[in-house]
Amino acid sequence: MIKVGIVGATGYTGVELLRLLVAHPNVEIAAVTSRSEAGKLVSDYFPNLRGHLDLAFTDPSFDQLAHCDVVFYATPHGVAQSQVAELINRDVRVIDLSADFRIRDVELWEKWYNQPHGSPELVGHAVYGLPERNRDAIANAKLVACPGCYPTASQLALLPLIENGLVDTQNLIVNAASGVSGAGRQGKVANLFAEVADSFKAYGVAGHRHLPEIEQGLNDAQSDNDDAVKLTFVPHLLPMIRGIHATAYATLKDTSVDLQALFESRYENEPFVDVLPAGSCPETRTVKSTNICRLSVVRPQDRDTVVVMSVIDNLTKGASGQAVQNLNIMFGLPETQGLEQVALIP
Ligand SMILES: NC(=O)C1=CN([C@@H]2O[C@H](COP(=O)(O)OP(=O)(O)OC[C@H]3O[C@@H](n4cnc5c(N)ncnc54)[C@H](OP(=O)(O)O)[C@@H]3O)[C@@H](O)[C@H]2O)C=CC1
Ligand SMILES: CC(=O)N[C@@H](CCC(=O)OP(=O)(O)O)C(=O)O
Repeated sequence: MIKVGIVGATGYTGVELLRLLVAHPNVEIAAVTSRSEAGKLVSDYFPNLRGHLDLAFTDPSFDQLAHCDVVFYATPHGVAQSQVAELINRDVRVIDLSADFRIRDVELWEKWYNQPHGSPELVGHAVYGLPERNRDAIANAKLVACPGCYPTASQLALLPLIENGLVDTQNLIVNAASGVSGAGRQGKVANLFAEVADSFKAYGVAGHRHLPEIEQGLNDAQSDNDDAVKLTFVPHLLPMIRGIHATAYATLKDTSVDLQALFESRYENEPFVDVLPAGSCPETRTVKSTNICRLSVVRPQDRDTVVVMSVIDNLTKGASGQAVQNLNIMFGLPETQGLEQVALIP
C-alpha cells in the first residue's frame, strides 16, 4: 500500500482527495492535517466519510509526513514552497495542488503572486502535472505541480490546435466560468450565497494569475521557433458549486483540416478526455464529481474561427482527481485506478 499524507485536508480540494483516496485500492491514508481541526476525527468533521476513514486530523508536522511515501499539498499558494524541500530530501514524493511550482520563470511567478518565492531552487525540479502532455516526466517526478483548474480546461481545449500549428497564436481567447468552490472554503463576503446566487459576473479581466500558466503550457506545446502565444483570458463566477465551462476561440490558418477527426485522434488514448460527436455541446453536469474533461469542437458557419468548448469539475480533473491521476502515474498503477466514477446526472 502507498502511504499518503494530505496537508490542508479541511479545504475543498482536501476533502475531494479524501473522497477519492478512501476508495483507492492501493492507498493507505496515513496523515491528514489541519491546523484548525487538529485532534478532531476526520469523519466527525466530514460525515460523508463516516465508516470510511478512522483517523484524526493532526497539526502539519514534518515527523509525521516524513513517514509517508507521498504527500499532497492542498494548501493555499505559499505553503508548499516553504515545506517540501525537507520531504523531498527524505525521498518523500510531493504532489502540490497549489500554484507554487507551476510556473518555471520564478520572476514571473513572483510578479503574478505578489510575493517572493520560498524555494526557487526547487522550481526547476517540478514537473507540470498535466498527464495529457507530461505523462513520462510525471512518472519519474519527485515533485509534481498540478495545473490550476482553468488552465486544465483551457489547455485541453487548445492543445490539438497549437501542437499542430493550425491557429494564429497571437490572438487566442478563452472565456471561462467556474463554480464557487473554485475560490476555496475560507470565508469571504464575495463568495456568500447571497452574493453569488442568481447572478453572473466576470472577474480578473485585466489579468488573472492563470493567464501566465496557460500561456506557458501553450508555448511548450508549439514549435520552438514560434512567437510566444498571446491569450486573452476572461474568467467568470457561476452561481453553482462545482464545474468549469471554458470556451476557447482561435483563428484557423488552414481551414481544410477535419477538426473533429483531429481532436478525436489527439485524445483517442486519453482515459480522461472525451471528445463529443460533432454538433454536441458539453455540459458541466455530465462531468460533476468525475475526472473527465469533455470537449466539443465547432467551426461556426464554416468560417475561419474555431470554437472549442471544454468542461471539467474544478475539484476533480481541475484539482484532486488530476492529483490522484498523477499519483497513479508516479507509482506505476493503472492511470484510472480510483477514478472510475460516472457522473450522477447525464
Ligand atoms: N478549489 C479549486 O477548485 C482548486 C484549488 N486549487 C488549489 O488547491 C489549493 C487548495 O485549494 P482549496 O482546497 O480550494 O482551498 P481551501 O481554502 O478550501 O483549503 C485550504 C486548506 O489549507 C489549509 N491551510 C491553510 N493555510 C495553511 C498553512 N499555512 N499550513 C498548512 N495548512 C494550511 C487549511 O486548513 P487549516 O487552516 O485547518 O490548516 C485548509 O484545509 C490552493 O492552492 C488552490 O489554489 C487548484 C485547483 C482547483
Ligand atoms: C472561482 C474562483 O475564484 N476560482 C479561482 C481559481 C481556482 C483555483 O483554485 O486555481 P488555483 O489552483 O490556481 O488557485 C480564482 O479565480 O482564483
